Amino acid sequence: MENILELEQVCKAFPKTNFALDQVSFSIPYGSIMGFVGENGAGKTTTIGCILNTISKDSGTVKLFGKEMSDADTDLREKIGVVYDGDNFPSYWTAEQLSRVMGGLYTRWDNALFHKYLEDFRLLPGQRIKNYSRGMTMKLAVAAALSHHPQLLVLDEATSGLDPIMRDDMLDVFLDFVQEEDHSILLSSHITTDLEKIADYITFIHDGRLIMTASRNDLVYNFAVMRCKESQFLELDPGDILAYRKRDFQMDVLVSDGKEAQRKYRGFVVDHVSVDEIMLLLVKGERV
Ligand SMILES: Nc1ncnc2c1ncn2[C@@H]1O[C@H](COP(=O)(O)OP(=O)(O)OP(=O)(O)O)[C@@H](O)[C@H]1O
Repeated sequence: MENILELEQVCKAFPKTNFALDQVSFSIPYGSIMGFVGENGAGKTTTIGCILNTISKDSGTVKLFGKEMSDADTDLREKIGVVYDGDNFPSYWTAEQLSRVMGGLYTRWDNALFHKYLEDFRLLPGQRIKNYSRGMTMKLAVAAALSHHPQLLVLDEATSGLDPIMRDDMLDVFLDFVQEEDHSILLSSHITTDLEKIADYITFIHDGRLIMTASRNDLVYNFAVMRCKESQFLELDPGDILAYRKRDFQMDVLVSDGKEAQRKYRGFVVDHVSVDEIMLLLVKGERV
């Protein structure tokens, strides 16, 4: 078994808001971090809901650890640590109370590990959650998610409320987590620089449709943007164009192999491209 998570052609429509997840398929190998990016409203949280079975999908399959999860599947649920962007726990609880509740819910709840994270994240066990800052709430949620010894961490915008220093510390915690070869992370984030640092793969979703999944190495070392005039653009082989965007006097063209493009199209400017720019080109540009 190679993948900890497999989605195949998952569909979910919300007729009231005229939104639909349309045949979303991707998988996460064991021991890896998958970044999940897309504009606001692209369908990331809905996809995560379908994975966790908190949203009932219309069709398609989701396999976790090689099997589909049913509502009563507490065994599988124990293996998944989840952090949402937003209120994760009742605000009148303290971290100490949270630990007692979690201890009743999870057979492998590790109170000592939880307190170690509280210390690392500089959170006071006796302070009420309602007096936490947004960043502190996120840290508490990550501590709780990690302390029942999950194998898969699902993080929906879990680093967005954190300052750059704490975010960096948190990324180290995530990298540490995937040192175990049977652990993986699905991390949705708008902070693409974080994903460039730690993700092994990045999946791009736009308007309910999956655009592509690519490895970080490909994105960082091979993907590139060619800048050319419109007349030059017309000479390009359509098979080389992933997406393009017209700007005042220039065309920006996303290609999957910058070195090959440089060899093939002499005299064209070929630049490195960030994940942010890739997303902009995929979302706002045209695809052939
Ligand atoms: N329960 C629901 N009923 C109707 N429409 C919904 C429901 N939940 C989500 N939607 C719609 O589905 C679309 C996708 O929302 P979703 O939260 O999955 O996006 P997202 O990619 O996570 O966005 P963000 O980056 O802003 O968190 C939105 O248009 C939203 O209005």
